[in-house]
Amino acid sequence: MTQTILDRIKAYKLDEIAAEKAEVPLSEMEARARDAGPVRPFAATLHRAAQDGYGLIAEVKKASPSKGLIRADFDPAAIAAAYASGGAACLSVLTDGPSFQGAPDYLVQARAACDLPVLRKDFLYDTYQVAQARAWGADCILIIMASVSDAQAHELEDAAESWGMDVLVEVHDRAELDRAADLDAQLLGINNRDLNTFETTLDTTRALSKHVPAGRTIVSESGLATPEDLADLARYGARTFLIGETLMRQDDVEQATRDLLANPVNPAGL
Ligand SMILES: O=C(O)c1ccccc1NCC(=O)[C@H](O)[C@H](O)COP(=O)(O)O
Repeated sequence: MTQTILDRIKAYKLDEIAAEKAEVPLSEMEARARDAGPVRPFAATLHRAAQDGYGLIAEVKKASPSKGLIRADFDPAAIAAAYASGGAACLSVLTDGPSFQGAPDYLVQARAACDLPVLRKDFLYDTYQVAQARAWGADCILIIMASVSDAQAHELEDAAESWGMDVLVEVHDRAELDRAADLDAQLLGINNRDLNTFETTLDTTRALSKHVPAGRTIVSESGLATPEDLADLARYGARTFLIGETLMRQDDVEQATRDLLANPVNPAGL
């Protein structure tokens, strides 16, 4: 059977987790997580921002499997500070090395540079990675339904809840959305990118948004570029967005963030 990109990522992640556990045992990682200081309210901050405007999760993203290197002069602290000044509600920081040139230390640096809540953006399979995320300071984790079984998703969510962290659960099709509905997570990410083919279309949010159970917050993720994109998807009930590449390619990240969030359509989408 052909190996997909997600299969390849899972294979190296499982090796990585085994090596990390050998270096820092779970009990030690949990002790570090307990010492990490207070959790910042990720979901509540996004909800507040989306009341009158848009809730932006701005992503600190150096490179990606689909685009290669995105930003050569990559300074996570400076980017985080620019996002915060530009009006982002929360940050997402890639911690995966092999595919995204990310690193745990980028999360630590970005969070220290501002007071925004931070998502650990990575491929999680094991509750050890949730303790790691908290130990590094993360306030929220990502669960990608395309990458995990239902049992794993519940274990990861339970672990996040035990650390007081929020969860962003990510889906790309109807079957994943139906599985995600069994989780507690209020934040329902609709990824416009197919993580195996990289095909990216905002039609994914347009199509899936109507099936999102009441009471969940839709986070439209990937491929968002203009204020018109945000206004369009707001009419489908998405007022919260996760944006990486568009902002990471700007010379003036702060101004670009501000421009993207200016003039939100009103909550009724009119
Ligand atoms: O970005 C990729 O190429 C990618 C490939 C395979 C798995 C995941 C991938 N990206 C993760 C993301 O979900 C995005 O970084 C995030 O939604 C922001 O997307 P964008 O605004 O298009 O950078």
